[in-house]
Amino acid sequence: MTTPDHIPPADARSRHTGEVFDAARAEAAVRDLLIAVGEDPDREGLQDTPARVARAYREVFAGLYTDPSEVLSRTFDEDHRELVLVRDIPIYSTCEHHLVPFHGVAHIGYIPGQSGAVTGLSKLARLVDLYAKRPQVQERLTSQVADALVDKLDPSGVLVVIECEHLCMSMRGIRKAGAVTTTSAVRGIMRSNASTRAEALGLLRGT
Ligand SMILES: Nc1nc2c(ncn2[C@@H]2O[C@H](COP(=O)(O)OP(=O)(O)OP(=O)(O)O)[C@@H](O)[C@H]2O)c(=O)[nH]1
Ligand SMILES: [Zn+2]
Repeated sequence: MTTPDHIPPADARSRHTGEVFDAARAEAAVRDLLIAVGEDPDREGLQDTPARVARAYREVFAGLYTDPSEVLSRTFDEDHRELVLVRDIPIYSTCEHHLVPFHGVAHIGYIPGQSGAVTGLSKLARLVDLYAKRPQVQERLTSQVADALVDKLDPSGVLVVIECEHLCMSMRGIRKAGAVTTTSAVRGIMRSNASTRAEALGLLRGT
């Protein structure tokens, strides 16, 4: 049986610890957490929950087990030296402070470099997914995507904008549902040339 591509293979190793995903440990931890919050993990509705949550975490944190080079390994040469922009890529990530989701959209644009190397459009979405599927803060997610593109494609410029609602600000704490956080990372000509950046931002906003 092959593993679906949103779940890492069982022998994949974490980029932080070098270890494989420890399902038994995750299950035990969820069972303990249920007890700690005052639940009975043996009542009927919760009996399968630790195993379910472990499987869900394996998927939600799959990006800890994937190397960005794999995502951007295939490039092709096109004689296109102008902006490529994919807008409104839906993303789900997990706030590393509270382990609750933040979600929204990512917009990723780049201008190919002298080599003319471009990547498949889906790879841009795969790249942001890879970094989103880790415990994250939005600023780091944004710059990791920009830096990976710089590293692997050697583009003239990169612009990444991410807009998300953080459930740690909506469902608890300050409880400001609907507040949207915008972060951006610009590299190369997108940083140094204001009119190039303005053109990309205009396209991003659909103006
Ligand atoms: N900069 C940044 N902050 C984030 C992100 N996700 C969550 N936070 C914030 O991380 C902070 C953690 O603050 P703490 O004071 O340590 O935690 P807390 O007591 O739970 O804070 P409150 O959320 O204000 O109740 C909060 O202000 C969150 O809003 C993120 O992606 N980027
Ligand atoms: Zn949070």
